Amino acid sequence: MRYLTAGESHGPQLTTIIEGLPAGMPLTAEDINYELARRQKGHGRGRRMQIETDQANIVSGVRHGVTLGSPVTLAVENNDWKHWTKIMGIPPLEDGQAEEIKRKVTRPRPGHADLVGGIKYGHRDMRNVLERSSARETTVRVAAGAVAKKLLSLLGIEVAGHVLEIGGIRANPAEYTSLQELKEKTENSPVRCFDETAEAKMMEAIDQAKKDGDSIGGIVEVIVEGVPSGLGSYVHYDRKLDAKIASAIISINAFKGVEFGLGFEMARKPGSQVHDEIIWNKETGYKRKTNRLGGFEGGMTTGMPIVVRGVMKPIPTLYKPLQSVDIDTKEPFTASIERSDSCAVPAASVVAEAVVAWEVADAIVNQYYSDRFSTLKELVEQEKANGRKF
Ligand SMILES: Cc1cc2nc3c(=O)[nH]c(=O)nc-3n(C[C@H](O)[C@H](O)[C@H](O)COP(=O)(O)O)c2cc1C
Ligand SMILES: C=C(O[C@@H]1CC(C(=O)O)=C[C@@H](OP(=O)(O)O)[C@H]1O)C(=O)O
Repeated sequence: MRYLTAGESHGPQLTTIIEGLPAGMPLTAEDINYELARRQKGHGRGRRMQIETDQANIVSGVRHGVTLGSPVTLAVENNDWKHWTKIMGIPPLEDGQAEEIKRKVTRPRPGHADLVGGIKYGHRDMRNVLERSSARETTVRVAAGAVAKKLLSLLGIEVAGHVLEIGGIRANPAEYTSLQELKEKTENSPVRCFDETAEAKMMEAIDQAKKDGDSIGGIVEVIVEGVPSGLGSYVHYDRKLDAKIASAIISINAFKGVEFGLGFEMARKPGSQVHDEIIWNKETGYKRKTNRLGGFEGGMTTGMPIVVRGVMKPIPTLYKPLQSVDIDTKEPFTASIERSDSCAVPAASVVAEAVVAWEVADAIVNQYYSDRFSTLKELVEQEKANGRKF
């Protein structure tokens, strides 16, 4: 499967086109809107989220709640667009409105794509860069991820994302025992964290950062359960599924690092405390005693849960701004800003879920391809049985 996204942050809408979904899979706008609403929540978000109520319009590829096998197009309108029509120049400006065009962005923000993107594409109005580099685009990545999650859930595969750390405050993993419990606890949390003690401290840290005109980052974790073994492949570098998932996580705006299982902790442990011993019984077939490798061996799923974490840097736009240089005057400045998130780690955990779900769903569709969803489902079940018999 593949998907494209299009749209500017303050343009009329964001769009995604998903190609390669099998026919006959149930899919409704509610499936997608549920995920879009989750992405909008979270303590620490700015005023833009009060303006938007993201809703997906299914424009193609679905009839009567079932996929057709043709490209699925999803469109999400930007409510904020009506305030930006002149600045965006969509539709083209008439003569008398030219004054608006002069409101160019000539002051690049450190930590954003503004300056490098401006030089690279020759945009002296860096709005032409920031409109697309904005994380507003993650709205439709979550929409595409919702479709992937739907496919996975119909195959008995569950995906959960949550916040593990914000501003140096770490949740205690002992606070949940099952994926279901994890989901319930995080869904009701303003920072999408299962540990109530850590949650309160995280919220304080966000409030403090906001008061200081600063921002904070954190770590999100995504867990996928019920995955068949053998997704991905060891035979070629670009077929390794862990590598694809790592790339997908890093592609989320502001994500700077990724780890699986014990992750960077592995550097401090001997092999005997890192590798997962193999066991077998008649009912379940092969299993690992532990899951320190986070569900992967040789770029392939082991059948144990996928456990992947990503680190998000603090939001770059600060109310206490950093120094930069105006590209027209070459004068230094420290500009004030109108609005920004002070922490978007909770929202980013929903985006991380979406991009991981997409990669796992894509691996399944590639490996067990059928034009019909019902056949794909049979093939996945057959493969699970083969694994048990091996
Ligand atoms: C959900 C989400 C919301 C974000 N909100 C903001 C924001 O309000 N202000 C901001 O400066 N950056 C925000 N960012 C981060 C920037 O988009 C990102 O840092 C910037 O585009 C530069 O890309 P890079 O950090 O990947 O290099 C957000 C990121 C995510 C994932
Ligand atoms: C719009 C979203 O996030 C935006 C991501 C973002 C950035 O620079 O990445 C900057 C802000 O946008 P604006 O400048 O319009 O206030 C955030 O609100 C969203 O998540 O839907």
